[in-house]
Amino acid sequence: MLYGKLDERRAETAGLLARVLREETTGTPQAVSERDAAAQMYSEQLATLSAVEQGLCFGRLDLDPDRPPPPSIDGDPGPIEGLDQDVLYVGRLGLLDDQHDYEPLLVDWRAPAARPYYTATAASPDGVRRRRHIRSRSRRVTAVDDEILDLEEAARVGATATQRTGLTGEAVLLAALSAGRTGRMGDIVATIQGEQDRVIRSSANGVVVVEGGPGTGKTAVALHRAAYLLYTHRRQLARRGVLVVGPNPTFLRYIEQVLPSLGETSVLLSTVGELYPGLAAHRHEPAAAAALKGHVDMAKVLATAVRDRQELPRRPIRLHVDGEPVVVDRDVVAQARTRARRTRRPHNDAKRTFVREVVDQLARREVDRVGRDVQGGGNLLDRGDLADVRAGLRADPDLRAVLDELWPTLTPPRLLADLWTSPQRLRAATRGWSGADRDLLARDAAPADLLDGAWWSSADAVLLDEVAELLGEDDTAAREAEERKREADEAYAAGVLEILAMEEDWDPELLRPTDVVDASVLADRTREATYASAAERAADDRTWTFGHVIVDEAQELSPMAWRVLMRRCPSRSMTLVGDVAQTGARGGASSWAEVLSPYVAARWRREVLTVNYRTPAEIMAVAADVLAAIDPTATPPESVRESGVAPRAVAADEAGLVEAAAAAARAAREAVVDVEGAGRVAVLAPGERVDGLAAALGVAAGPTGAADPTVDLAAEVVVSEVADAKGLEFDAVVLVDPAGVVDASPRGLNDLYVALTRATRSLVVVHPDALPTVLGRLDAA
Ligand SMILES: Nc1ncnc2c1ncn2[C@@H]1O[C@H](COP(=O)(O)OP(=O)(O)OP(=O)(O)O)[C@@H](O)[C@H]1O
Repeated sequence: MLYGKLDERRAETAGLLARVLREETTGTPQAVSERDAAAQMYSEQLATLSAVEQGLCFGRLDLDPDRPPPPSIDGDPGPIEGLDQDVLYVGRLGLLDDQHDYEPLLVDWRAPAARPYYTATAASPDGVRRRRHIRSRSRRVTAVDDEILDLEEAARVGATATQRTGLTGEAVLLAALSAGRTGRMGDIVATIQGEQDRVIRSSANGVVVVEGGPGTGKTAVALHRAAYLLYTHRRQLARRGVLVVGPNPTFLRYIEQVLPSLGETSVLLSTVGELYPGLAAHRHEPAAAAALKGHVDMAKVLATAVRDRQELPRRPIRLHVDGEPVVVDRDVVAQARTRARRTRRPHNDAKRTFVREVVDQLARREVDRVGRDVQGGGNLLDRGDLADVRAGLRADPDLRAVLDELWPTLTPPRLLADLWTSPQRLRAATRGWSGADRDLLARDAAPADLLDGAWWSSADAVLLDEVAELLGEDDTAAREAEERKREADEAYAAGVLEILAMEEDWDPELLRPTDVVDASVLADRTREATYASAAERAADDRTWTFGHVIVDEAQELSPMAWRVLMRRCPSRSMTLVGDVAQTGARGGASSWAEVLSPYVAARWRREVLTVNYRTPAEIMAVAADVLAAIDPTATPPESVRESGVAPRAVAADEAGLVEAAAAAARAAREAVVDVEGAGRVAVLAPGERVDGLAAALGVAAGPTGAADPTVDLAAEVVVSEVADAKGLEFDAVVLVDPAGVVDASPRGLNDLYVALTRATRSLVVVHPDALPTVLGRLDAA
């Protein structure tokens, strides 16, 4: 019945979309944009209706008719569907019965009425007597699991009340967790657990930090929270959009299907390095350089670098304007510069003040000199003359060139490229720094195309955003481009009209196209329709501010990156998800208070997730020893299950290492990849071993090259360094050279912890040297 309803809704929406697209508009820009907006709305609705096909309905609640009303919720109440019904079906979207007074047939999982589906327990049943989990494949129900939460009801049907483990829908959950991985993250709507639900539905206001060890569902929770917030605060959030920030492009690809599968499209997924429009920075740089660029001191360095571009002439510059001598000297420029700086406006904006002040002073000098009344002691020239002199100076190309030299209009890439490639500028901006640090920033010549992504690293892209703030927007180029496009459109339209006018056998009694439209009107009508959603528009606009920002693996961000994100979210409605024990970046966080205090002082709240859904207990025991070495006070998350496969260590000498690792990977593939192609293996190793291992296994080493800087997630076996596997998971992990991983960075133990916790089933550690002592448990096994 529900699928029938869904098909009806799809057909209706497709019909509406087709009608809108066929409709003639009156051709005015307003009518065109109204039509585009309607088309966009129906396309999005259609996408949502298609996205919910799999597992449309996954739950049923049988409620106590005498239950108390649900507690009020934060923000918009949202649709209150189903609050007074005693049997509710819960699913991926809400469906109403238009034949019967719009009774809810299916309740959206995010609606208040659906909440007990996730939170009710035997101890606190929330009015729920029975919770049914419905599993389906395509449009067929494959299994039904009931949880009886009401003791009397349990006795009546001869069942024992469930909740032995505190897990909701244990059978469905365990089935989901032990399924083979596909290389892409899936949604968890059917099995969200109580502690996760609390975070997902927590208030949109302010900053919430979600902490939890590996595999506790932080990523899953963050994405479902985005979907929940969009549902509950649709009006505000769809307009401003939601930004989800991840640590690298591979991770974004890993999670990119989750929100669309929940029917949500107004979300922009990005790394911080990709937020600078028009630039796809992908240069790999040493970790030390990236850490230095992320340090908060860079804000001062960049501010100095911008000030250093506001120069004083070394010696007076002599010009002739309208035949009169003009001298631009240090005093004039210094005074104008002080005035311009005092405006506290960004560099490119303040230039206007600078130019005005220089011109003004030169004009006064000129008037003083030319008009001085030697006998009377006054001045023979009046205000009108002063204005004329000013206008003459302002229009003079030589003076303009001099002022452009002294206070150049700059773009962010220009300023930063000049800074990196000029030892002199770099020295001036980093006074007091060591030569070694400065060398980490210095670069050879910049490319002709300053937006060439191969030249910039993602730490650079973050700095470009900071520089853009210091320089201010210079939209001259954008405006000129728009103007050029408009002219080209008009020229094309004029050509079209000309061809039509040449038509020989046009009936003289009939109107010709040229009688009713001219080139400008035609250009308007044929303007490309822009179906830009909030997310698409936000991606092209550096100054766009989002309604909510979600940061995953937030511990990896540098202080400079935090500055970018805080600028994008002045409302500070944010969800930050992370685990400081997994921090790999040298400039990353070791404490949330330290990260957040400059922006929100102590006004942030903390939520903790405690259950590990990914890593089986056997592997987590090994990882817990590593966690204790990182932070003896930390508590490892508790694994929800055992896999029955003990993790193993395999010793190999250096010569046989690659072969031993390859053999382990082949065996793992044999064990985990099923007939349908589900099941994934990762070989994780220090960076310098990756290519050799990939060659031995005959697979591409990830990341797969500059143009596509991502690990190939579709591959059954992936070879990658640990940093690129952050946030991902695999059925089996072969970890090669653990001591090498530990030694590779000051946060090597954290990387080891990340590597150990990627597996959902099995772990093999292949080691050339003695096993690091933190992995002693493996030796004993
Ligand atoms: N309630 C749940 N139901 C089903 N699967 C879940 C649930 N919670 C988490 N998972 C699964 O557990 C795995 C780990 O989740 P996730 O990647 O969100 O953890 P994480 O805390 O972000 O881990 P890490 O810090 O290691 O990146 C994923 O496969 C996720 O789908």
